[in-house]
Amino acid sequence: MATPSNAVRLAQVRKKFGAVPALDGLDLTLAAGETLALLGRNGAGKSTAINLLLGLDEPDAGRVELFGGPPHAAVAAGLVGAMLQDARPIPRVTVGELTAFVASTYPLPMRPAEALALAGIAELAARRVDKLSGGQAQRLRFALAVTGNPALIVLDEPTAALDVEARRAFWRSMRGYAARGNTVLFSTHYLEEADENADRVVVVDRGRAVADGTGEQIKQRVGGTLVSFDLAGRGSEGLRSLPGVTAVEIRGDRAVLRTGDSDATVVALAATDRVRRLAVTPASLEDAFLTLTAGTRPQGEGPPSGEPAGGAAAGGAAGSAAPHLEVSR
Ligand SMILES: Nc1ncnc2c1ncn2[C@@H]1O[C@H](COP(=O)(O)OP(=O)(O)OP(=O)(O)O)[C@@H](O)[C@H]1O
Repeated sequence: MATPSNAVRLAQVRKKFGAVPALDGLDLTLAAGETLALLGRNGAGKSTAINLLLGLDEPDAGRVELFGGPPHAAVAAGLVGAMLQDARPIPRVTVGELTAFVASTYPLPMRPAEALALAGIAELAARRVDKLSGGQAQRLRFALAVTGNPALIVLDEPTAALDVEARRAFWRSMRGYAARGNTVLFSTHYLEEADENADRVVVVDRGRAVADGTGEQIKQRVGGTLVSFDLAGRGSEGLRSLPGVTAVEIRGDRAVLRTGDSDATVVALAATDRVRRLAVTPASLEDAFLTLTAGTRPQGEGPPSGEPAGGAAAGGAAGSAAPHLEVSR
């Protein structure tokens, strides 16, 4: 069977839970063979999108397709494996038994031992699943997701609650599976994980995709460089209209300008004699993420775990409502 080039397609997908719009016109496509990270803070809509694309729920509006057809058809054909946040393997069976059982429900599975090796837990085949550590259980869930030899695996926050070492090992396994030509979609709060392990990153905010590209492209899109300097008591008027500047943030007496053309910005600043303690630094992916989701975090809610609390968030990019945003540090 010829596989269509898009493994996943969500078009203008909407989903409400009561009055809460979990997805608000989400567009997302994923080419066969690609690894894509869905990046967003808590409540952005990532799990809702994943549930819809696995056919576990229906959208209120819009289209959801896997391999050119409805999700249930792709799932029934064994094309999809998933690792969801709240899945708990049944106790009192061994790792090997459970993997063999799950493999037997797929039309063209890999050998259970191969799935366990891919997940890095070959030596645990005889261990009861309720005796596994958190990290081992997570890797078993990965083995179960791949044992059917699916063309697409969907991983909802697969490294939540893993320590640094377990995370590294997990991503090695994931990349091993992707390197076989498979398609991978994973959700995460962790910017570095998205940047390091995905070909493409889609930033989801309030149920919509607010950025789509490589980590590098996303950084570029929100203004690749930060130019900062001391105001030395002078006001911030006119800074937003300097060449290249896309956003301005004032932190106490210091101004931080996000710019797409740092040379032009610095030359213009020098002409106005505002170069005290001048610093030019590349924007990080954290900066980009905070900018893209600026002003949307519910009051009193801190950054998701693993995200830095700081960063130079500034409004004005990506249609943000706040052109001039103060960020408490
Ligand atoms: N079954 C449900 N009933 C009511 N509200 C829901 C339900 N599922 C999701 N929501 C709401 O929809 C919004 C999106 O939730 P979702 O779980 O998709 O976000 P997420 O990006 O996966 O978040 P997290 O990173 O915390 O898992 C949230 O406001 C959430 O409270």
